[in-house]
Amino acid sequence: MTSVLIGVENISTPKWAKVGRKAATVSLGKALRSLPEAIGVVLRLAWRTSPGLTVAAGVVHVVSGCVTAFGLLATADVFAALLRDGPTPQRVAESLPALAVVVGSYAARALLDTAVAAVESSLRPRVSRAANDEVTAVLVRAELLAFEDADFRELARQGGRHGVRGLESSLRYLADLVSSCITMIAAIVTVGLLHPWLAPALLLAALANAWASARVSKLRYEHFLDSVTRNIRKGVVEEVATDRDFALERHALTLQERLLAEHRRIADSLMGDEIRMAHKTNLVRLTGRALAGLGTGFAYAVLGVLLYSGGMELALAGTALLAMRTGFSSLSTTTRAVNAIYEDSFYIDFYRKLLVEGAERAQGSSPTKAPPDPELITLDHVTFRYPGKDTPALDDVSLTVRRGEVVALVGENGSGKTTLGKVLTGLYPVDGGTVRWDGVDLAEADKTSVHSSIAVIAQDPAQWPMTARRNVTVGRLDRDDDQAWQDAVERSGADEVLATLPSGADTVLSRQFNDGQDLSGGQWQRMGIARGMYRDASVLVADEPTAALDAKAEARVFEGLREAAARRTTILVTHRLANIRNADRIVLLDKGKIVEQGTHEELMALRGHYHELFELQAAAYRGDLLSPTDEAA
Ligand SMILES: Nc1ncnc2c1ncn2[C@@H]1O[C@H](COP(=O)(O)OP(=O)(O)OP(=O)(O)O)[C@@H](O)[C@H]1O
Repeated sequence: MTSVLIGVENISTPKWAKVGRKAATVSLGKALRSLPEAIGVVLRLAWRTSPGLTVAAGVVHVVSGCVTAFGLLATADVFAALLRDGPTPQRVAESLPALAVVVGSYAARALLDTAVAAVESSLRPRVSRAANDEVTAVLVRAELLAFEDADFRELARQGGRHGVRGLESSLRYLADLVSSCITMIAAIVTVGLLHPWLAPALLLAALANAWASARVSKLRYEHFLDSVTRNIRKGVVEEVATDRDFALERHALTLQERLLAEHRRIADSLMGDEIRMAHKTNLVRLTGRALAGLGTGFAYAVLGVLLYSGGMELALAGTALLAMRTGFSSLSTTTRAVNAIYEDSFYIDFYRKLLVEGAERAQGSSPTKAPPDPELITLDHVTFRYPGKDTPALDDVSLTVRRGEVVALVGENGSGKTTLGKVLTGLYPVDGGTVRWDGVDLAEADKTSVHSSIAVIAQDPAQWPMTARRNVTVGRLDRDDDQAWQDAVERSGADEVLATLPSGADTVLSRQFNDGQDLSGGQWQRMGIARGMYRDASVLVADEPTAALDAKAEARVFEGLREAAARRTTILVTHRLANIRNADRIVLLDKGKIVEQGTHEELMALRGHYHELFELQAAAYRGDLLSPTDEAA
């Protein structure tokens, strides 16, 4: 039996892809009308990047198209002169001025092509850099909670990758479109002037081509949307199957072959769909080409009938033939360009959505500054839900913490301790109730002013690819205090880590750099604690700061945190209750609610849930054979 190993078979379609599907099902005409919007995005970006180059690009393309059209008309004159009645030398002599114009137009076209290439090669990298910069800026400035939203993360990936690529390619095709459109119009007008019946025949071929190209784009886009979720799943399996983080358990659990099989299964299903899509598009292309061939055949037939019936002179027929050939070739360039921009427009839409959503989720600024050293932090009936979740992680929580207090948050896994730490420090905005620092509502306060006053020591600290010294001083880059650095590394036990490094504090803590080193989990945790201590913020949240530390290091860290506590508000999240016996207050959470709070002695006297948890841990140390049921009884 092959059961799904990673995730579930059908992961939900991201929000942006659902919107994309709606766009893919609208009628062709309606979809084509949305083209100018995509072109507008490209032009606005190009204009913002370099107005001079944008105008230059427009001018060289228009001139290039005009020169081609002019060359076409001059060629018609050559034909007219050559096919006129009279002696051959005289006809050749009379055709020479027109011939000179033709040669001149070719020369001008060659020069213009070089100018086009020069302008484009200067403009395109600028546009792609600007688009990339916008995406990066939007992501860097997004609020923390945005990164908890899987839809937003996926939109960021698609908008950043496909969107920016779509913009670049649209810019290239837009240039082709301008010049080929001008040539095409010149050809259709020339043909139409020679005989009104020839123009519709030319248009018929164009429409058939356009229909086929647009249909193919739509099919490809639908295929992209159909395979989005499977591609996400394939990416996840790929990561699990090849990433270093999973390597240990992958080997220890002998999962390699199972993972490979899962990867192959998804890849096979994607490949099957891709082949089916390719067959469908080939059929559509064939139909389009057949219809275009009919149009072309009809145009030549009309020309033949006109010649046969004497409706058109031979000289004019030669011109018509040339104009029709030029028309067909510029038609195919135009259709290809329209088609490519149409296809790109879907991806450009991701880019636009990312910018819009990113702007909505930007951290933002406010004239209201949070107090840098709050005396009182008050949570009033606070409720918080993670994006896409129905059950609140915090449910009607009210709590007041004074400066100098050490408050310990305890409770079972998933009870809301980490979330409470993030809400209290303004990292997450609340859904209901208020969080105030000395009366200032954090919902209205400038986030940078709030975050400047906080330090978070995480259980799994970021492993910055920097030197060991920077890994600590990044806690507050504008601070250059040797004594503080020394204190931080000693109190956290990071000094022992530094002593093992080949270049001491100057060793880069990343294997991606020459002579870089990696650290163990506990060593990284010490670096994280040192960073938090060096930051010297007025509100410190230490979330399981010592989970990976040995007993000696743990005692040293708690001692350090206690020493520094008098000057700040300290929130400790921990499961090791022995470490927080001296806390000023212990707050016990259960399913997002505060169920007990008080000092250790008060809570023990209450003989409630805290008492039960504490006795369980104490019994384990005493070596008593106590089970949770015994204790509850
Ligand atoms: N990023 C997230 N997205 C969605 N739900 C989350 C996220 N992080 C936590 N939760 C949910 O919120 C609730 C509270 O989680 P939280 O991390 O605050 O608990 P905790 O008490 O710190 O747990 P632990 O002791 O295991 O660290 C849990 O139900 C958890 O599943």
